[in-house]
Amino acid sequence: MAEPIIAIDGITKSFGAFKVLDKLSLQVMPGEKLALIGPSGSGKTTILRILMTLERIDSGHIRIEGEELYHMPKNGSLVAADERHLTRMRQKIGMVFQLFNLFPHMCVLDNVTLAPRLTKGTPREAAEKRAMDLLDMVGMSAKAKAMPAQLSGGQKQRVAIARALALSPKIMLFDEVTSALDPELVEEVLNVMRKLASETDMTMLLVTHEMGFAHDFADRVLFFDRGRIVEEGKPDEIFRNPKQERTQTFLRKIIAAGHRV
Ligand SMILES: Nc1ncnc2c1ncn2[C@@H]1O[C@H](COP(=O)(O)OP(=O)(O)OP(=O)(O)O)[C@@H](O)[C@H]1O
Repeated sequence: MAEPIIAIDGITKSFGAFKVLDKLSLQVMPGEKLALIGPSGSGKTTILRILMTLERIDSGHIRIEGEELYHMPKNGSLVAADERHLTRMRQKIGMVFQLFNLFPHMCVLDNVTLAPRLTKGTPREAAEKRAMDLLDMVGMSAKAKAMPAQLSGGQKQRVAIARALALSPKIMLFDEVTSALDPELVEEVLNVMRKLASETDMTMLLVTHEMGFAHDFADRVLFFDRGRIVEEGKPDEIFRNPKQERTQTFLRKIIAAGHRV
């Protein structure tokens, strides 16, 4: 049996007195596409940020490809990971944010080549060749020399996806990547994600309020509430026949608000 690419084991995370994640455990298999759904504030984004090392955990363990993320071996025991270890581990993971986070003073091409040039020392020519292939994949190669301010939200988000792919991560994290977009621009971004899901074997974790997309995209859906996974299963099980009352209530509200599930 294959090993999980992500193994989260009993992690806890608080912001001040507020416990966002409560002894959370989760295993993700290589290539799996996961959708994380649930009410606002239930801890979904925090998990992605923790995997990306943008937030630290208070307790528990996370292993990526069998290797501890926040700990490293030293003199026969495990100690807190240093910055070098975190940087190396972070390269296995790409993340796309709700608000794009492109570098505003750099053109599209430079946004995509920056990480490989800085973190891996990739020569400019090789980095640009790969960046153009990625921009082509997201339908943005014609805008390689444009500045972010000249792009629509959907175009910015497609560039952000290309940028997150530039270090060839094995794991991609998507945090509500369409929620800041005008409705008519949502589909162009979802199409890129569909393509990634069907044409690559990357492991993908998606936090979303787009239930219809979560249904089509995911192999497994996790329903979160108050820092815990309340229910998980195949999309049809969760969306058509949720077992937990909290999941049923949440989906009822979503449907009442006019969303497709
Ligand atoms: N850096 C922080 N400092 C203090 N509180 C935080 C911080 N980051 C998140 N929180 C709080 O932790 C809780 C969980 O946040 P998180 O963003 O993980 O929820 P979420 O399930 O992704 O919600 P949403 O769907 O609204 O994005 C929220 O109440 C949020 O206000």
